[in-house]
Amino acid sequence: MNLNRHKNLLFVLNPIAGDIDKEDLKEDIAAICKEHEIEQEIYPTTGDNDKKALKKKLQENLYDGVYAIGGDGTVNLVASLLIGTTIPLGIVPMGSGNGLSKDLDIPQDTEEALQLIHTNVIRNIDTITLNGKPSIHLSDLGFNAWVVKQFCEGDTRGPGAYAWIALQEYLGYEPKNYRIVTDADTFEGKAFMVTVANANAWGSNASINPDGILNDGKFEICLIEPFPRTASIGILYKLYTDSIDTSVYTRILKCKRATIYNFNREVMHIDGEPVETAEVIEVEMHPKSLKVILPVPEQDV
Ligand SMILES: Nc1ncnc2c1ncn2[C@@H]1O[C@H](COP(=O)(O)OP(=O)(O)OP(=O)(O)O)[C@@H](O)[C@H]1O
Repeated sequence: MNLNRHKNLLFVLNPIAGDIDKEDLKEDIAAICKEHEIEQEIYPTTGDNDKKALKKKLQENLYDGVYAIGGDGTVNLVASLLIGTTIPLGIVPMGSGNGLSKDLDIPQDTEEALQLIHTNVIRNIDTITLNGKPSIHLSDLGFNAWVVKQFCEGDTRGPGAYAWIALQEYLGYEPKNYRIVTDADTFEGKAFMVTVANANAWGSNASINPDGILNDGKFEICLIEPFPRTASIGILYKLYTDSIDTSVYTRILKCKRATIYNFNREVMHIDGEPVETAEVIEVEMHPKSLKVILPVPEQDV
């Protein structure tokens, strides 16, 4: 196993993610990089035109790694610029949920996550696109996308705010109509939610796709079909015990490409960021298209 050694890093730091103060972190990063003779630069996101500014930075500098410091939205921003390049993505999880970092077994403790700067391995993972927009983690149509939209439009961040919105929205949400055609299967009917899954679990640790593998060249479309209110506690229990695939209200379509007919133009999000919805969504797999910076596996330490 080859350990990776960085020489020049860019840190993309989202100051508002997770409602966590990140001022001290800048000094920690500078100290670790100095100790390990790594050049470093920090780009604080503004939430406005960050992608364009970062694209320019990547063209003008020879970084050998870019770390996203924030939640899944920040990770998606950075990843979308690195897909198909040789530059690996690192993650320092500091968002409300941090789903992809958990699925990749990246330490959730900031101090431990920062150790990856000097001790890490690099692996390739799959990414997918929904109508051309990259998704590295989980994207939804339906109930969860609706909750994400309310969360992003609200003033309060953090997991508590998300759970509170979910509870309120659940009471009034009606399943919507979809037709999904994949290279292996077809579904037509109502669904409470449709998750296009490259990975396994949302940042809340609710696992919608327990058997998903991040580098198998396939993705899953996970459906929760309409269910009676009395079944909701059972579904929640299965989501939090990695067993949602055993529920009679779920269906998982494993595939390499899919077309989703979103008849009601239901809202959607990609990796936790609301995006403009569409009536037809083409989903494509891009096998092993993103390099990620990971902890050294325990057996190799
Ligand atoms: N300086 C900023 N001010 C306001 N919004 C910002 C700023 N920088 C980035 N953003 C916004 O932050 C969002 C991404 O946040 P991110 O997903 O990383 O964190 P989070 O929402 O706290 O965590 P999670 O996705 O894990 O729930 C994007 O919508 C982006 O536009």
